[in-house]
Formats: sequence, C-alpha cells, structure tokens
Amino acid sequence: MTAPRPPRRTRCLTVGSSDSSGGAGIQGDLKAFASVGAYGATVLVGVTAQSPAGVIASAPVDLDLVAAQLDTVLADIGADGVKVGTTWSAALMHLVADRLAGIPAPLVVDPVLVTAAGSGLSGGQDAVDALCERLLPMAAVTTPNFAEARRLTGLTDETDPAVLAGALVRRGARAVVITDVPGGGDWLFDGRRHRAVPGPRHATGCEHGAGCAHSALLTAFLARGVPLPRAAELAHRAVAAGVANGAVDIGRDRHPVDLLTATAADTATDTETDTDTDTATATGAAAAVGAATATATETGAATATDTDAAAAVGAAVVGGDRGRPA
Ligand SMILES: Nc1ncnc2c1ncn2[C@@H]1O[C@H](COP(=O)(O)OP(=O)(O)OP(=O)(O)O)[C@@H](O)[C@H]1O
Ligand SMILES: Cc1ncc(COP(=O)(O)O)c(N)n1
Repeated sequence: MTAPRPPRRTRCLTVGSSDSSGGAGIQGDLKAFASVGAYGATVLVGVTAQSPAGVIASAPVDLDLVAAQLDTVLADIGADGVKVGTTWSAALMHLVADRLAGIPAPLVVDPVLVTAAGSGLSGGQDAVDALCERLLPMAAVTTPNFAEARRLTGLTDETDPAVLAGALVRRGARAVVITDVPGGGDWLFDGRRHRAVPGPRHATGCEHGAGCAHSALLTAFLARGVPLPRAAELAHRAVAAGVANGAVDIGRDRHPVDLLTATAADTATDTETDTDTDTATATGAAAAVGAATATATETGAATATDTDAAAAVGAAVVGGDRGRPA
C-alpha cells in the first residue's frame, strides 16, 4: 500500500530584484509568500544597493542568466502563481514575456517604477511600452501605485483612480489594483466593475516593501484560486497590518513592512489604537494560514482565530490544489 501523498504546497515564483536591506524586492516577496505558507522560488533580474531610505546603486543581471533561471525553475519546480516585479529594460520584458507565455498559472505584474522612498527603478519609455504591450495583457492583474499608474497612462495630473484604472485597461491590462490611492486603501478595476478596497493609513514609517508584499500576497491568493476582489481585500489588509506592526527598529528614518512577526498582542494593540478589527483580522489570517500549512492539518489550525478572513484564506490553503485555476 502506498502512503497517501501530502497536500502539495502552493508554489509561487517571483521574477524580481535583490534589495540589500532585505525589506523589499525578492527578499520581501519570499517573506510575504512564507507569511501565508506558500513556497517561494526566485528569478533574479537585478541587484540593488539600497536601504529603506532609497536606492544607491543598481545593475541588471545578464539576460542569458535570467533565461537560465526561468527555464530551470519552471522545468523542475513549476509555479502555481507568478509575480513579475522590477522592470529594468524592454529586452528583459520581452524575454520574460516569451518565457512565461502559456504557463497555466495566474501572473501578477507589479510595475516597480517608483519605490516607496521615491527611487526610480526602471528603464526608459521603451521599458514602459514593452511592459504595457507584452506583460500587461498576459497578467491576471497589475498593481501600480498611484504615481506609477499616472506614469504608465501618461495622465500625469489625474487624481481619480477610476480614470487611471480605466486607461490602464485600455492600454492592455486585464485588471488593475492601484495601491495607496489618495484617501488611503486601494482601487480595483477588473475590466467590468470598479470598487474601492478601503482601509486606514498608518503613520508608522514602515512602508518599505509594502508594494512588493502586496503583489506577492496577491500572487499567492490567486494561485490558490481566491477570486480577485477577495484576494485584493486580503492582500491590502495583511499589508496594512504589516505597516501598522512594521519593523520600526530596523532602518534609521524609514522602516520595512513586517508580515512575519505580528503577534496576537500586536493585533490587540492595533485594534485598540485604530479600532480597525479588519486589519487585526488580516494579520490573524496570515498567522493562521502559516500554522495550518506548517502542521499540514486541515482547517482546525485556521479556525484558531475563527474569523472570516482566516476562514477564507485557510480554506484557500487547504484547498490549494483543488481551488487552483486550470
Ligand atoms: N501607510 C499605510 N498604511 C496602510 N496601508 C498602506 C500604507 N502604505 C501602503 N499601504 C498599503 O500597502 C499596499 C502597497 O501599497 P504601496 O502603494 O505603498 O506600494 P508601493 O510600494 O508604492 O508599490 P510598488 O511596489 O508598485 O512600487 C497597498 O495595499 C496599500 O494600500
Ligand atoms: C529591488 C527592489 N524591488 C522593488 C522595490 C519596491 O519596493 P516598495 O515595495 O517599497 O515599493 C524595491 N525598493 N527594491
């Protein structure tokens, strides 16, 4: 008699760049994947010297080496969800689009043109054009911040996220989440319906890596078959909680988001200070999902927090293979 196979964990691949400070880029993505119990693989397309205060130096990885990483990881490990972060150059966009074409996994494209500290990380207009022409039409969703949405659309003075999201869909995106819109929260347009993803802003200075964490979580949730509106809500809540409970002891003036060390005590404090039970719930959800996956049990662990978000994410974890889109 053969032993039953354990449920396979969700495999997420991030195509992005190294952040020497560890809070954003591929390092941040790996932590975000880990926070919900997903396995993370990486294709490194560039290296940066940076701290939460900004990027000091950067260089892309040779395209042949990028291609070899993609081929090797996809052939052996595979991916249930893929995230593409830092854009760098048109040549890189074309290579990544060619290699990812037709893979049966949702793709999330996070166009990192402007980091949380305001540093530029992309090539010129040809990289933006390649991104729009090649990657956005392949992506289940793209996640620019407000400034990036303006740059991608050329609507540099636009203040209405619905107008920017509509323009991005006309530029080729299938769905858009514009992050951190004026007034707080995100804006989702799935090509048919606009909706706000509301949430309070936290003034902790812990936003370094927030965008990376958000798109990585979105990737993990979509990989597990969570519908986009719910995935966008859960990703925002978890990252907002990671900003509220960020690593204030790391970095001089600006600090990294922290999705991994929020505890029940942290979330209780969060609830008291912000009366934001949703935010607290999201952190509980991430912890519950991690526990559920680590112990390979069914929803029992996830019900530890017994909340709506935990149940939704927990169910997505244990139902990972069953819930994944074809
Ligand atoms: N101060 C804050 N308080 C609460 N939530 C925040 C805060 N700052 C960002 N967020 C949330 O974090 C997520 C990432 O948003 P943000 O716009 O900061 O990403 P970014 O780092 O600028 O993006 P990108 O990776 O595309 O460059 C969003 O869900 C956003 O609403
Ligand atoms: C290598 C790398 N990739 C992406 C970001 C974006 O960071 P944020 O999520 O803070 O916008 C970054 N700062 N560094």
